[in-house]
Amino acid sequence: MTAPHRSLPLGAPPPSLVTARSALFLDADGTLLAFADDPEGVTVDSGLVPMLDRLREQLGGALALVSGRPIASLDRLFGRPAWAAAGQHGLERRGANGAIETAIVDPAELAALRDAVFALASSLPGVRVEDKGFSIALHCRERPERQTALAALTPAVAARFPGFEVQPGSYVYEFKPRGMDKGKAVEAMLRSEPFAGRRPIYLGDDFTDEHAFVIVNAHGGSSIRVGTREPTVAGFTLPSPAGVHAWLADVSATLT
Ligand SMILES: O=P(O)(O)OC[C@H]1O[C@H](O[C@H]2O[C@H](CO)[C@@H](O)[C@H](O)[C@H]2O)[C@H](O)[C@@H](O)[C@@H]1O
Repeated sequence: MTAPHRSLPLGAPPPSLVTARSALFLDADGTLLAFADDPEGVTVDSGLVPMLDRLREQLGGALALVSGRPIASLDRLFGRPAWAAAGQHGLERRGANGAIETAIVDPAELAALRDAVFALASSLPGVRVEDKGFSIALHCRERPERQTALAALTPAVAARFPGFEVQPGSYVYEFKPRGMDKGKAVEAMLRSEPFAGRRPIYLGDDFTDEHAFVIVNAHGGSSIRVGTREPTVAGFTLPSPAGVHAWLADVSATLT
């Protein structure tokens, strides 16, 4: 993935970027949610869900969460099983009409991979395993010094399982089936109602969100990187989840 030449630092997006004809795609961790050591320990700010409900209504339902988390985890956090969502980087997708699509994964290969990933984790004390169903993540936010070992060892494990690949993220290395990423997930959603024909806007913070930025840019939309991670193909930036909440509140006020 190549970042375009940029001579100026990225600026903040104007709230008027989002119109009633936009489709809004929102990453969860690091974008809507501040990071926590334990993936189960994140909190959803009071006021966030009602604000997203309002925005979703203002956009005719064209608002979706796009996350590395399973959809079940998003539903536990946000309590909104009616929202469109892409979970596990698009391996599972829920349309605005509630229809669910899931990837087909070889159960025998997945079971063998799971054993190998747990064995690797047990050799690296302090590394946390998150078994998400189709994908398995090894977390090292609490033990950042484990990052070097994970970066070196996870590709060798993945190489034994041709259907899988390693997706690095923020203090995490995820084993996931090949062939799906957040860009493909957004592309699929843009083919369905009520997203089709709308101008996509995508907010995300991580490497995994760059796939979506590429697709959104190619569709004439806008990509917004949260934080300072570089390089990026995003066109705008916001500093933090708190900055995202404030910006979304301004967007909602602009749309009324
Ligand atoms: O695509 P996202 O919604 O950003 O999800 C990416 C991963 O987020 C979670 O991990 C990240 O957040 C955790 C909680 O703050 C943090 O402990 C971890 O270091 C981060 O990588 C989630 O646990 C993963 O399953 C997602 O893939």
